[in-house]
Amino acid sequence: MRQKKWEELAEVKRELAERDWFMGTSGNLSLKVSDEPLTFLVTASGKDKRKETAEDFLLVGADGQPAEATHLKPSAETLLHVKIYNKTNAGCVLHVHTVDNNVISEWYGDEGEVVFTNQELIKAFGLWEEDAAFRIPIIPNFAHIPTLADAFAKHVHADAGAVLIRNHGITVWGKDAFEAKKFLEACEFLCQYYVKLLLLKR
Ligand SMILES: CSCCC(=O)C(=O)COP(=O)(O)O
Ligand SMILES: [Zn+2]
Repeated sequence: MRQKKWEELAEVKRELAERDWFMGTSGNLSLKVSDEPLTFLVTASGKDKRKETAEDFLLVGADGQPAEATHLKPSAETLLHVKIYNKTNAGCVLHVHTVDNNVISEWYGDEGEVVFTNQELIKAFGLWEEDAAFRIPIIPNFAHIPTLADAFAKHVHADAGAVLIRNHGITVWGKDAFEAKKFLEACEFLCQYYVKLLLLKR
């Protein structure tokens, strides 16, 4: 079971690395392994996530601490993953820093959210109506991780979602790895599109 989950998460990591979404050791990923007790695989902190090694992930529990003896440190942002798994039935959490998601988080940061409308790809989030709007909340980039996690948790209500952390990155979650990756790709597409549109409009 754990090996299967490891390979599944490794495959997602590989695909996001191919997109060059792990600049400067940024980013963290996790995949739920069990519900009772809650355990999940999470990326080890500080690694170059483009590399594939036997120490890429470690198993942690509901408190985000290692579930077994290891010299590896869980991602510094594991507490955000913990909030999602404890509040929802999500099965996978993906966090990446890209230039475009950072620009959008700064441009709309004072508004506290970015709203995407009139874009076919918002159907990826199950929004099929012609006048549908897809909103991504934007939270401040608190350096104190428990404070960041509390601000983040205020926007975690459903089994799938996305939150932008201002001038930091995006965290997206879904019921499984396929859905989380689909949402992340759709969010990145929308951020890239808005950045280009804003530049053209100037
Ligand atoms: C060098 S990026 C700063 C930390 C961060 O935001 C991140 O996503 C990676 O941290 P981790 O501990 O998960 O490697
Ligand atoms: Zn980060």
